[in-house]
Amino acid sequence: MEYVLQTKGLTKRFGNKAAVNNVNLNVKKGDIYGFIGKNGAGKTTLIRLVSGLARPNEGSIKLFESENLDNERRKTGTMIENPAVFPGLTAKQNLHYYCRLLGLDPSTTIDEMLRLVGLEDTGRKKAKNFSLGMKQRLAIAIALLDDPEFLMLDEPINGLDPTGIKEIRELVLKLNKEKSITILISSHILGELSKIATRYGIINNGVMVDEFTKEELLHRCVGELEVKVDLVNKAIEILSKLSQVPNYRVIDDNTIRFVNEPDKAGMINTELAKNGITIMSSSVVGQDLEDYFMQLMENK
Ligand SMILES: Nc1ncnc2c1ncn2[C@@H]1O[C@H](COP(=O)(O)OP(=O)(O)OP(=O)(O)O)[C@@H](O)[C@H]1O
Repeated sequence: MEYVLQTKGLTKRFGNKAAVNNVNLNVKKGDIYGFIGKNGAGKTTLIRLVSGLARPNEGSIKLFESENLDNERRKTGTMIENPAVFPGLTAKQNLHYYCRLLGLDPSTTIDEMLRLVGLEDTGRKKAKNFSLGMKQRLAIAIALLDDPEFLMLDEPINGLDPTGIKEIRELVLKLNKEKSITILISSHILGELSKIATRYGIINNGVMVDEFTKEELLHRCVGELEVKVDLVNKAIEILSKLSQVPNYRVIDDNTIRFVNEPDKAGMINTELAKNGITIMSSSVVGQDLEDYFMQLMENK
């Protein structure tokens, strides 16, 4: 089985506005799928459609390559924004409540779950006194209770400070690596997910703008090393004689750009200088992730 989630032409309208518009989304087994879009882009609506909390107007959903969603949703855990945590209960009591609701044996699950999300030491503290990050981790524990193979987290890092964000990122990685859980995680900040996501889907105004892998993103955002020299032709001649010819393009009479491979920059500069080329400047030009994200949004 290759795909955990596939949607085809998925559409959900509210009145005459399509919150999710003809969306094809593909999550592969083992992915950490970064589902990125600005506020109101349609992320929550899509997650609600997949988890069965809303019904689509058009299109299809497959979970674990099956359209028998009632069955397959049992293997899925969901945490939607505004987590379903009871403020007056402790972490343990919250998990107890949900265990009972799901017909699970609390004695075998709860302590392990609290340890997994790093809340084992919260004792008698009520959830209302938790930090937002702790509440989010408790909500993730609730979504994990039924031992899902696929977990959807809607904006789990929204509003968190850098420490809280790091904790969620580490938890997501742990769940993915140690428990082999495929994870879809939504966010409006591409950069926050770029450290962990293996695949991305970008949604804007309900429309899927693009879907790409981590490798493709790195390639697109890698930027270039721009070297300005006095003699471009001679520089190229020198470079072409190297044992590992770098990937370059000539921009004008003084400028060459190389695919930015940081470990090669020094070597290129040294080789050129050694062979009598005057280097006027050498810098990395190009996009960072947020620039790239903004560009994708603006092109739509
Ligand atoms: N029940 C509803 N009734 C009417 N409009 C809705 C409803 N739910 C969502 N919408 C609209 O659909 C669009 C997409 O909303 P959605 O919540 O899916 O976006 P989002 O990407 O999750 O953003 P956010 O991070 O702000 O939740 C928005 O314009 C929203 O106002």
